[in-house]
Amino acid sequence: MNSNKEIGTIGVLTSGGDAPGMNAAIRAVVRTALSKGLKVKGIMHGYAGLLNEEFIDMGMRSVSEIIQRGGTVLYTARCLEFKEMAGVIKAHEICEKNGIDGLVVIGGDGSFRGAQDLSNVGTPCIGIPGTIDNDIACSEYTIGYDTAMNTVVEMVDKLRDTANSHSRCSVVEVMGRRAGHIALNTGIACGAAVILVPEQDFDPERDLLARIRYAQECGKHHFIVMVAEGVGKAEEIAQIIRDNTGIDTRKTVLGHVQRGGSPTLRDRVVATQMGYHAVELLTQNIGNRVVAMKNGEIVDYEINEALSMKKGIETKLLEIAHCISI
Ligand SMILES: Nc1ncnc2c1ncn2[C@@H]1O[C@H](COP(=O)(O)OP(=O)(O)O)[C@@H](O)[C@H]1O
Ligand SMILES: O=P(O)(O)OC[C@H]1O[C@](O)(COP(=O)(O)O)[C@@H](O)[C@@H]1O
Ligand SMILES: [Mg+2]
Repeated sequence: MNSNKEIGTIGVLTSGGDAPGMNAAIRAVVRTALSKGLKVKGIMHGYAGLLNEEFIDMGMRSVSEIIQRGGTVLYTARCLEFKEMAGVIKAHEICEKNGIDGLVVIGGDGSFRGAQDLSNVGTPCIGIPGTIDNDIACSEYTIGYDTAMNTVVEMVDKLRDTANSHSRCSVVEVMGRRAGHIALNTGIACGAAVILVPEQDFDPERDLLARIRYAQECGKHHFIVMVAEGVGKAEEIAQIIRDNTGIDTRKTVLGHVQRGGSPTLRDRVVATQMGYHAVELLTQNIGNRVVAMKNGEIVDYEINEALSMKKGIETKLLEIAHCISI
C-alpha cells in the first residue's frame, strides 16, 4: 500500500512478549529516522500506550546505552482493547491528532494482526518480527530467537550435570507457543535423547519410551528430554517416563528466563538491519508491510500475505536429531 501523504513523524512501539534485541531495533528505527530528517515518537506499553497517548519524543541520545540491554525500554503489553475494531479506529484517530504519519510495530504475529487492522483504517504500519518463538511464517528469523536459544543451552548444560551425576532423566519444557523451533534446535545443541515438537504427532510409546529404552540399551544412564510447550506439560511427560521405565525423572520449566538477558551478536545485528529497513520503507511512503529475512537477506512482504503464509519445522533437522539422539 502506498500512501499519498508524506511521512514527517513516525511512531515506534513494542508489543506482545518482550524479546532480547527489541532495544537494538528501537535504536535502529530512531537513529535511521532522525538521520533521514523524520521526527520520532516512542510509544510506551505497546498498543495500550497508543490508546492512552503515552508518547515520548525520541532524540539521538534517547537510545544510547540500550543496544546491549534485554527487554524493551518502551515497555510492552498485550492489549485486549486493540483486538476490537473500535480500539483500532481510536488508535488511528490518536495518530492523526498527534501527527503520527506512520508506525513501526516490533512484535510477533498477534501484533502484526493489529498493525494490519491499523493500516487498513489509514495509519501505515511496518512490522518488525520480535519474538523468541521464531514463529513468524514469512521470516526465517525473528529478533530474540538466538539469545533465547543460547539461554536454553546454558541452562540445560547445567541440568545435564545433575542428570548425569544422579543417573536421572531431566524433562525440560521450553517456550515457543505453538511452534517447536526453540525445542528442536536447543534439543540438538544440548544432546537431548528425545525432542518433542508440536509440528509432529506425539505417540508416547513410539516417540518417547522406545527412544529412551533404545538409549538405555546403548549404555546411556541419563537423559535429557526436550519438550516444546506446544506439546504439553513437562510434568505429564515426566510422569509417563516414571510410570513406564522406573527412571528417576525430574522436570524443569525454563519459563521467562528464556525471554531475558543481553541480546547476542546475531540479535543485535538483525534487529539493526530490520529497524533500518522498516524506516526506509516508511520514507518511501510504503506501509502495510512486514520486514523479514529470506535466505539471509532483509526483505519485506505485504502484511496480509505475510500473515497468510505457513512455516513448518525444519524437517531435515528433525531427521538428524532422530538419527543421532540416543
Ligand atoms: N487478531 C488481532 N487483531 C488485532 N490486534 C491483535 C490481534 N491479535 C493480537 N493483537 C494485538 O497484539 C498484541 C500482541 O499480540 P500477542 O499475540 O500477545 O503477542 P505477539 O505479537 O508477540 O505474537 C495483543 O495484545 C493485541 O493488542
Ligand atoms: O509472558 P506470557 O504472557 O506468559 O506469555 C508466554 C508466551 O510468550 C512467549 O514467550 C513469546 O510469545 P510472543 O512473542 O508471541 O508474545 C511464548 O513463547 C509463550 O508461550
Ligand atoms: Mg506470537
